[in-house]
Amino acid sequence: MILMKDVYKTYANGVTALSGVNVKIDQGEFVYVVGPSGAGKSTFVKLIFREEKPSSGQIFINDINLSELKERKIPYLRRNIGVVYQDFRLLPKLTVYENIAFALEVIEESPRNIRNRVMDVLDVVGLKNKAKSIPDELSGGEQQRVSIARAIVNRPKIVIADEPTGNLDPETSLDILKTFESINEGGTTVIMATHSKAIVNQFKKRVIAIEDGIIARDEQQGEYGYEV
Ligand SMILES: Nc1ncnc2c1ncn2[C@@H]1O[C@H](COP(=O)(O)OP(=O)(O)OP(=O)(O)O)[C@@H](O)[C@H]1O
Repeated sequence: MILMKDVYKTYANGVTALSGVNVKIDQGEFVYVVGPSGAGKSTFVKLIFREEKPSSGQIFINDINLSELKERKIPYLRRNIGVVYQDFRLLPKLTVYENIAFALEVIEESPRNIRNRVMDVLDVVGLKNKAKSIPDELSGGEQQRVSIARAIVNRPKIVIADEPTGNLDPETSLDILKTFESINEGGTTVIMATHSKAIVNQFKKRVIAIEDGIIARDEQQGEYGYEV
């Protein structure tokens, strides 16, 4: 469960990105975070994986109070949260296999476990045949699927995606959405900040709309709700 209680975030330059956010997201939910540019969507998702800290208020991930989490404990939190970015962020000189294995090598999994788990997640994202390719040899959609595989290889409870289809064409975006859906069906919470009206209106989920730093709407099976 993710719980935000009266969360405010003001950046060092004085910009207030979130004001008085209260929200609860249960384990296994699929949530879109929508809203105009600059409304606070990225800030909202960054607070969950402690990329940013709230200026006031409290955030809990299950029983962990992020405001009280010591810096040295942050890596443990991050093992339970997979993150997918708009620009993929793959290591260009490593193969697909190595990009994904890297996340497990740093936590010193056994070589056998690493091999099994990397091949399992490549299967989930449909890229077993690309294990030896480097990112440059893949399409944008394939690169994003590698970054999703990397995000889930630790078997996190939560996957956060900040505009994951922003660099992809509409058809590829729908494929990526289906990949997130199948991950969600396995019980993983998925939180996706997106500008894609097509996705939000086609694959109906909970919609949290942020406008000017506040939650303007929070609807099950919601609509995108903005003109594009
Ligand atoms: N690191 C930062 N330092 C200062 N201000 C920031 C920082 N990050 C974001 N902001 C400001 O906070 C506000 C909210 O930004 P945020 O990135 O959360 O919005 P967003 O809804 O994700 O926007 P977009 O859809 O354009 O990505 C904006 O006014 C932005 O300029």
